[in-house]
Amino acid sequence: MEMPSRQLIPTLMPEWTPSSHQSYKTADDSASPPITPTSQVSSFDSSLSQMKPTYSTIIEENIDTILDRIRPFVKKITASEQNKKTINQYTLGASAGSGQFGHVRKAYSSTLNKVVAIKIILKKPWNAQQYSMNQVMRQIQLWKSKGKITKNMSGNEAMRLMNIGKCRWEIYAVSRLRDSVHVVRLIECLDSPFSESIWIVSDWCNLGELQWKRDNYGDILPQWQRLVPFKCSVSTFSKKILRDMTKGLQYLHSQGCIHRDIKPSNILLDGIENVAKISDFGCCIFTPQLLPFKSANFEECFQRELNKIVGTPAFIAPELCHLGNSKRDFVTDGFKLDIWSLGVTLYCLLYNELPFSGDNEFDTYHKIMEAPLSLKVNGSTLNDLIIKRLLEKDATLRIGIQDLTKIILPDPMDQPEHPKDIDQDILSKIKPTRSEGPVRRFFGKLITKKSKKKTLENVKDNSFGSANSKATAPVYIDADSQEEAFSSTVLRSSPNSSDYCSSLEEEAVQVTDFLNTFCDSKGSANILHVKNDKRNTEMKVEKSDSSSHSSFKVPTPIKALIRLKNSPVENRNKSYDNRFSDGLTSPSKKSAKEKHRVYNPEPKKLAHSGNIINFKAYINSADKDRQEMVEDVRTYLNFADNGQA
Ligand SMILES: Nc1ncnc2c1ncn2[C@@H]1O[C@H](COP(=O)(O)OP(=O)(O)OP(=O)(O)O)[C@@H](O)[C@H]1O
Repeated sequence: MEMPSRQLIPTLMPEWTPSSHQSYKTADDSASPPITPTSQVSSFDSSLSQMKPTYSTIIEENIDTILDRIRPFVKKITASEQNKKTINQYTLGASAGSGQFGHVRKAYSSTLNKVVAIKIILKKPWNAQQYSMNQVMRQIQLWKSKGKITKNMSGNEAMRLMNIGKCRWEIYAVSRLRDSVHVVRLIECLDSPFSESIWIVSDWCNLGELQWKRDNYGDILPQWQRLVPFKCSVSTFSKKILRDMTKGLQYLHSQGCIHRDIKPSNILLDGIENVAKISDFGCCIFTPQLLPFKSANFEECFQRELNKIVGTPAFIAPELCHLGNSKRDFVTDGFKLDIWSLGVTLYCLLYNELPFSGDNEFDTYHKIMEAPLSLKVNGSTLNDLIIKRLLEKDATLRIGIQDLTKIILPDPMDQPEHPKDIDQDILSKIKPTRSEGPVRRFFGKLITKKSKKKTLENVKDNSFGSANSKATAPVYIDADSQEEAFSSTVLRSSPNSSDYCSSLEEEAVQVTDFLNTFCDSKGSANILHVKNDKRNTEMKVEKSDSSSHSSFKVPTPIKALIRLKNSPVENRNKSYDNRFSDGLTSPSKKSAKEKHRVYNPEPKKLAHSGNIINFKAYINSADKDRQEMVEDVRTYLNFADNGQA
């Protein structure tokens, strides 16, 4: 009797399953009807004819380059037990946890003689929500239009191929990132035409993912103590994570890689090597300059990709939160996205809560863009570095990885013998980089004046705003807090920073329609694809660029100046913050006037600058207890009139 031939399942290496892009019908596939471009996606026809290339289509066009790169890492499954206790040279152990795409098991490698982690990813996603119907149909359309498939293909089969493509990209990424102790190192991958899963083997991180939630703010988690055995505190542990992640991101930067999903659950702790490592590169992209792909439109596609919302909402940078309310792209430096997410992660460690968390995803985005953190500035070096420089809403002023690396002088061994000898040139380079116009210079002087005063009043205060930064050497965050003395220039916020200009009058964001895989040439439709990250109850999102318009308010210098102090605007912000934390009505639903009325119960000392016509009369009418601010306003007017501060 003739044995029925075994079904071949597409693999990472297409040559293992000849014509793997053809239709492979399996028993469960037959349950889902084939999707044919003509019958089910007629509404897409017109846009398909105008499809523009995207970052992902360029990756697909360069699949041969990707396959060449990953081939040495992909091994055939040669031996596996039915009960899945072993696979090739690996003896499988306990489960380490599950993510959206698969689950991870501890395993022992008899060839390496060590414990490893194996991520097992089902080729056909177990979670059908992972890919939207639109995405799947468009992908089938694309393959058809490029002649990669000739017959109809079921949705299940398409999803499987898409999933395998996603795995290839992740493996490609990690295969390029194997030279840093701060990135979870790929060992190899296992696959075969008979395997329903792809097995990705990497270094084992024995302390698991970074934990931050604790019952009480001051609690020290056992995991933290194992990573920082001596003098472990919230602050020392956070410094350790800051230092390791800075090194990790610096490495990614050197390789042109933007992670796009930095968050605690993607940071794994290795208590043997004693380091925190970055993991999960499923969302990452590389800059075109560092990819060996050829495409005339690559730079443009990269820019468009950078402006898609990808990642986990609570960790997404403000420049990505405009949600289709603007025609322009807000993200120009993708590496700053990771800096922001690192800032959010460190904030979680320090404060035992997320800095921006809304009733729903859009509320969260609104808060990320609008809610100020200025009240969290407290003069502590580490805290203020995170609040003022990593969580700077204006990406152009947010600290870059190079500057962060310069100020995070890692271990005593790396420190120069005489910190004061550090080149002043370096110090000047770590200032916010925007060019200094006269107004900016004025504010610089003003802040300087204020901070000097403050420093005299309170010598213990390591304030970021200290003026005489010229002579201040950078500081080692490892030093005792009393000895800390960051270069104040590094920590100084600029007048353009969010603390100064966050506008409460912005309208609630609008979301247009979505399309992920393609953009038609008329504009961009988008797909919002929400995934549930089970472990952290953080929602992961992928979304493409957006097209409608935004009403960005430009703050006048006088507004900014008034906001410097405990001004009405700031009072309003405070009560606005409280309102947020009470978890009551979303402010995005209210007009600016309503917000003002509802959230500002305190009597106003100074009118909002927007209503002021005659500043001189305004100054003369101000209360005595506001003299200092009035002095500032006077100085400003003097500057405006005479060009002098
Ligand atoms: N190399 C590793 N060493 C130790 N534990 C690991 C390793 N990789 C993953 N884990 C554990 O397995 C769990 C699941 O990992 P996985 O990468 O699938 O989750 P994830 O990061 O949430 O993925 P995704 O974001 O794609 O859903 C993690 O929470 C982590 O604790």
